Amino acid sequence: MTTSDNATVLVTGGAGYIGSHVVLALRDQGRAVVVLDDLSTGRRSALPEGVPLVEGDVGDKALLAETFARHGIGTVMHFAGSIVVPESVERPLAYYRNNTVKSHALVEACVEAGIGRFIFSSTAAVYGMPDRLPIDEQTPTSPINPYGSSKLMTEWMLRDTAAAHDLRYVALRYFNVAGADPQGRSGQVSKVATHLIKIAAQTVTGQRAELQIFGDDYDTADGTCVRDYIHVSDLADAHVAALRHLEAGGVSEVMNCGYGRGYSVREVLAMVERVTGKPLPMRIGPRRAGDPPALVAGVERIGRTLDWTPRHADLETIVASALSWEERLVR
Ligand SMILES: NC(=O)c1ccc[n+]([C@@H]2O[C@H](COP(=O)([O-])OP(=O)(O)OC[C@H]3O[C@@H](n4cnc5c(N)ncnc54)[C@H](O)[C@@H]3O)[C@@H](O)[C@H]2O)c1
Ligand SMILES: O=c1ccn([C@@H]2O[C@H](COP(=O)(O)OP(=O)(O)O[C@H]3O[C@H](CO)[C@H](O)[C@H](O)[C@H]3O)[C@@H](O)[C@H]2O)c(=O)[nH]1
Repeated sequence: MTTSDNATVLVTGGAGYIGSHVVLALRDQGRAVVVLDDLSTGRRSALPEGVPLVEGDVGDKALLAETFARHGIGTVMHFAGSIVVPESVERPLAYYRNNTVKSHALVEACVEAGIGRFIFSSTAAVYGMPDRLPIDEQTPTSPINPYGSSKLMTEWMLRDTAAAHDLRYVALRYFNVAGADPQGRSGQVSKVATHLIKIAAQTVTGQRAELQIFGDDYDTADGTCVRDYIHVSDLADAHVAALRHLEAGGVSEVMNCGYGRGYSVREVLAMVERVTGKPLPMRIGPRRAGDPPALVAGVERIGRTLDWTPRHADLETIVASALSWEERLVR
């Protein structure tokens, strides 16, 4: 290993939704953290006091080299990127640039600086429309939109770089990330919300008049789509566990990140109503293009590889934390 354990962790995109929860988890473990973020969708206020923010572009190799050296970086956790699937269909080249080309610059800068540990935010979108559940990591990857392709290409870059250079990595394929820090220190603040639980929270707080269920004629138990929702703080803990895995000399690995349990859109919305004790204004709309009927993670590999025990694996906790965060935002 070229770098010492407990060296500072660089979190790219650390001012965003998931990255900021990982920064909190690292700090809670007493880890030294530096964030690099261009604040395009992230916010400085998402960072706890005392965490240095390098405001800049993750594709800027000179800035990366300087940041690595100045802060004694030993591991890079890479969250910076663009994440809106329909936007990726309209602006594919922007997505390949921000997600793939800039990841190339980052991985290359790591190799040049001798940084040997890399943790990457990947996505269930790399699987596309799989026809078998649960989806384990052996399921063929077949993304159906530029977002998924842009992330899969980065996984391939990491695989090939790890084979040729002194770099080990963990790519975590997140399923549906939701919820907010139980202590209310961070949560989701998207200008343009698309995620179901976020939209439900905006409806509960009166920012939207109603929400639409995108299709109730799928081949699922109640006709609505099924997803594997994971609490963002459990996901953050999985990153800390991945860091420990690499620091202990663990091998490079791609792992699903979910609970292995699916909930339908109707079940999620029923939980929102249960938590608030009020009916949620909703109506059935048409299917949204590109939605697979059901996505549930196979989680055997992460359970076997990482020392990770989810602490919030419960839909009620996920929904309740998302709602309290939204109430804080509108207060
Ligand atoms: N939210 C999800 O459900 C989900 C699911 C699967 C994977 N992911 C992945 O997780 C990561 C984080 O997603 P998120 O939901 O926190 O999104 P987010 O938009 O809240 O966070 C992305 C962060 O990256 C920053 N950023 C974007 N481009 C940058 C650039 N070129 N240089 C520097 N900073 C840049 C943004 O300012 C923001 O702070 C992404 O890589 C995303 O693909 C998210
Ligand atoms: O207003 C809404 C919003 C969503 N949905 C439904 O709720 C389910 C979940 O949708 P989300 O938009 O919350 O999440 P996705 O499953 O589409 O997307 C997630 O999984 C993708 C992989 O397939 C990507 O990784 C993406 O970043 C991640 O958020 C889908 O059936 C969707 O149609 C609605 O019915 N109404």
